[in-house]
Amino acid sequence: MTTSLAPRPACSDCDLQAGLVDVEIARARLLADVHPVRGVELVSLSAAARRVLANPVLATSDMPPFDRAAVDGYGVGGPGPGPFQVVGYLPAGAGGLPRVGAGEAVRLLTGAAVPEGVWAVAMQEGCRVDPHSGVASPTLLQDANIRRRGEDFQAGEAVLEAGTRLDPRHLALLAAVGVGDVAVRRRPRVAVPSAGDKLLEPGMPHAPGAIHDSNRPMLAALLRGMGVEILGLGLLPDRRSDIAAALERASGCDAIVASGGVSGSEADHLLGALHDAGGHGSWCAVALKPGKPLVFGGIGTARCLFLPGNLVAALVSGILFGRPLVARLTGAVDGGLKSLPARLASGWDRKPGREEFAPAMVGPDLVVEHISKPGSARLMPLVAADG
Ligand SMILES: Nc1nc2c(c(=O)[nH]1)N[C@H]1C(S)=C(S)[C@@H](COP(=O)(O)OP(=O)(O)OC[C@H]3O[C@@H](n4cnc5c(N)ncnc54)[C@H](O)[C@@H]3O)O[C@H]1N2
Ligand code: MOO
Repeated sequence: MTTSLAPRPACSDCDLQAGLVDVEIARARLLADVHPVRGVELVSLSAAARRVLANPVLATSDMPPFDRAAVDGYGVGGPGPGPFQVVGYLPAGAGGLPRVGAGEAVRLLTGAAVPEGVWAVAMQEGCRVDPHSGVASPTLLQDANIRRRGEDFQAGEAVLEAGTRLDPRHLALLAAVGVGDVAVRRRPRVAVPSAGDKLLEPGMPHAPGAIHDSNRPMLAALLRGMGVEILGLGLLPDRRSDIAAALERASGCDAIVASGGVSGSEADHLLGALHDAGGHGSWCAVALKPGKPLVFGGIGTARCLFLPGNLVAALVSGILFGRPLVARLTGAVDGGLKSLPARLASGWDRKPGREEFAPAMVGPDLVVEHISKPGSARLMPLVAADG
């Protein structure tokens, strides 16, 4: 059991201070022995969004399953211009395909199976149809406007790997493969409490000295989008014994992601309460702005990540630490945040010493406009930002 006191800044002009840990190192420390939850369940495709695939998926048939017309037109028996005698009519879904000879054509609608002998499909806009001589087409390259069987994937091919977090594209692919129910990992159960006597439940009337709990809906939504079950642990009061009791109650979950009460003052009881409740944890000062003070630990089966109370700090550290923790628990293999090099539209006066995240507007050619006066508790720049 280790508890360290919050190191205080050495100077007021910069964020350099002894003992700050780089974000990467802190994250590696947090994730060191975190493993995906055990347990697999079968869910229908309609309930599978955001869930994480338990097993790889192999295609059981080719896609497309047969040669298909990509346009409405005529499947012609040669490169054109014809004329070709029209010998059949095939809408999508029709079977019993005729063989098309050299001087023949077949009327095809988009998605229809292309019969044997068809050289290419001529788009109807480029064709002239004469009731006597047949259809005249432009000159066509072989296979034009035909989607060949198996060109997307072939039977036996691994189309999705275990650990894929299912998004709309994956659901389309699973349906195309013929999957109805899919084996996914159990959803991790994550408790998301907020700490502080000063907090009001959303919707409660304003009260002197109090503010509404913005962090809980924000963090719950951030993590719920990753396919976890969020458990209500409510608001934690500034009483160590009550916090310890709440943490003990949540000790059977897979994670507790709390916010507030971690900066180390006499009113910040989370770490002490975690120890009282039989858990373990330590304070970590991260070289991150906003979002410096964090607590990493565990109790029972639950990993503990306690984030700072300032809401932008809670969001930034929720993204940089909460999401990777939850991703690891879900067993997802997605790589997390992608960053792109961009250019600042104007100078940014900042102190050295901490990796800094600020709400920004991203313009054309990745020119980034810094939104004025950001702050770790200011919501409006956050809401105005798109990067
Ligand atoms: N002497 C020092 N003071 C502070 C330091 C420091 O190093 N030395 N660190 C600062 C940093 S950085 C941060 S971030 C905050 C973290 O504070 P806590 O995690 O202890 O959070 P609280 O004190 O409970 O609240 C801070 C702030 O955030 C508001 N808050 C808290 N919870 C919520 C919520 N659920 N929804 C909306 N807003 C919330 C709270 O009202 C406070 O204004 O500490 C600095 N102090
Ligand atoms: O973690 Mo704090 O003030 O940098 O938001």
